[in-house]
Amino acid sequence: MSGVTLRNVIKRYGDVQVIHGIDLEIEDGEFCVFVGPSGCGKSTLLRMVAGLEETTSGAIGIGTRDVTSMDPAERGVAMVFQTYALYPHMTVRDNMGFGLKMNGHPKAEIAEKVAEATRILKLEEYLNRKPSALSGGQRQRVSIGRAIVRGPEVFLFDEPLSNLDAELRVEMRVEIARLHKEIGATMIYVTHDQVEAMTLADKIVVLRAGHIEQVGAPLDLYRNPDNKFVAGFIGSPAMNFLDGVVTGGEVDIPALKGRYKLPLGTPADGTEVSFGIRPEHLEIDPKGDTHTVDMTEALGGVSFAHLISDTGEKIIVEERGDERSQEGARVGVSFALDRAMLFDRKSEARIR
Ligand SMILES: Nc1ncnc2c1ncn2[C@@H]1O[C@H](COP(=O)(O)OP(=O)(O)OP(=O)(O)O)[C@@H](O)[C@H]1O
Repeated sequence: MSGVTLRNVIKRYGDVQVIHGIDLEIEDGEFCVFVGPSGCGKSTLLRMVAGLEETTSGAIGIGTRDVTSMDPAERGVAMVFQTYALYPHMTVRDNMGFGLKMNGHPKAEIAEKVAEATRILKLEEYLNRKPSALSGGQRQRVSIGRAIVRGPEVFLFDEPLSNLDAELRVEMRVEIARLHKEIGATMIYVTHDQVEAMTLADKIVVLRAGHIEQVGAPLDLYRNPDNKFVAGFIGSPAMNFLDGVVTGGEVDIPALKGRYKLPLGTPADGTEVSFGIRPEHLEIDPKGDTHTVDMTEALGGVSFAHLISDTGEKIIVEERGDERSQEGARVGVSFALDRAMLFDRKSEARIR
């Protein structure tokens, strides 16, 4: 059993604390994705699990072992980097087997493990090539192969697909999902990419400024964010937020020129709130006259209408099929009230 456990993990660089007491349980065989804005500490946390960064205090466990002060090589982890980190003068075969060779493994065993990784990643025809003769996607496959041959308990991925073009990213994302299914090892994956996080993860960890904001299954985070930060971070385009004030038990939202009685626990009068609604839960009302269509983005199957309300707030509406609003048009929006969320504007906590 090789889950990963973090207990009150703290990281300081000199006087600057960048990780503030992280507690996290990653189950054996789970695919766990770290997301969060740039600088929130995703890579630092991953590198601490790898042993590439020292842990200032707290404990990191892999399986039943406390690995906090172990060398990277002793931890039973293998890391895949954004930049592939292949040896340019070695063939694909030698790149994959090099780590085992350095550790003195017998030739026959190395050959067997390289053959297995080659099969899993469909690298047969490239085994004798050097990295310079491979595409970016093939290079990244080799670096994943190098991780596989080591038979780690935990795979660590640091934005492995960010250097690939859009088409290859999709292909490699599917490969990584298949790899996880096939070998079933625990995997921790850092990404900026919403789609990677949503499609690959069993569990997403949303980080902000060195703290965990929420941990959960992708659709749980999407449907039930604990706070405005998570609601705005998960989902693309992001959830719309409009300022509102609770008045007479209803929420007055100037941008929508209306008052709404929300079911369940409307807060005290005077509470300043953010009214949250996702682009796909809004519809354009062509008869309305509360917003101006600033621009539209047509992606084929869907388009996004970017509106500016008369209060100056931005609203994005997803339009499906052939519907497409005209830029410059005056429109309203409609929505089902049960799709809306409400957040306290000061604390950002979810009210409903
Ligand atoms: N060696 C260092 N010395 C001082 N501060 C550092 C060092 N390495 C990282 N940091 C700081 O730690 C914080 C977390 O960095 P980290 O690279 O983990 O963020 P990240 O979430 O992975 O960001 P990105 O998504 O941009 O890669 C940042 O504020 C960064 O400036």
